[in-house]
Amino acid sequence: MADKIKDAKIVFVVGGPGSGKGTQCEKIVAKYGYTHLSSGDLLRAEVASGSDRGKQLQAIMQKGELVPLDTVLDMIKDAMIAKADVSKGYLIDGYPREVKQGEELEKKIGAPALLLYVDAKGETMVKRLVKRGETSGRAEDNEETIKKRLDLYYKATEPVIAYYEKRGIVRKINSELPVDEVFAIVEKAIDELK
Ligand SMILES: Nc1ncnc2c1ncn2[C@H]1C[C@H](O)[C@@H](COP(=O)(O)OP(=O)(O)O)O1
Ligand SMILES: [Mg+2]
Repeated sequence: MADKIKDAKIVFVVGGPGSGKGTQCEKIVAKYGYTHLSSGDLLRAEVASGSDRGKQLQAIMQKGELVPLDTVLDMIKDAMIAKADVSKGYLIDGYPREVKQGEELEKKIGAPALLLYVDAKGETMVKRLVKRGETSGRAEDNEETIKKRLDLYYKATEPVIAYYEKRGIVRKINSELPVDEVFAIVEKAIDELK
């Protein structure tokens, strides 16, 4: 089963909460036929299912903390295998949050070909998330939790970027620009993969 994804094209999409990862991933899916896997969405789906695991996850996420590595990884792998026949590649959105997560994914699934670093200023991310919170109904889109997530993000993600920069696969995307201009930069990075 796992054989189906052993040569899969894997793109990590990394950036702070509200930086625009989901927005750009949606556009990549439409143009390139990739499968978008947001660890956050997979986790929220588990919560919505009302399972015991979902209830534990909800408590962790509401506090703005990170969910255990094995749990996230298992969900990503299952979702990849489910899409193997139709997918041109995979966008792994919001993962890895820590270097160790990246190493584990590589061991169990495969190496990333590209890391899209969706970069926006802290104040921009807070503004976007507060606005998203007005309509999203996401428990974690409130200002206090947002600030906590941003702190955690900076601490955890800087080493991740540095690690993949050494391997030459990081493309930093200026996500302060309007959505379509951001996507024009993203397209160049994806086109280089072919
Ligand atoms: N380049 C951009 N300019 C303005 N708003 C943007 C933007 N990219 C995304 N947004 C908006 C859409 C959402 O309401 C909010 C967060 O975007 P998102 O794609 O959900 O972020 P993420 O998935 O990184 O948390 O910001
Ligand atoms: Mg998102």
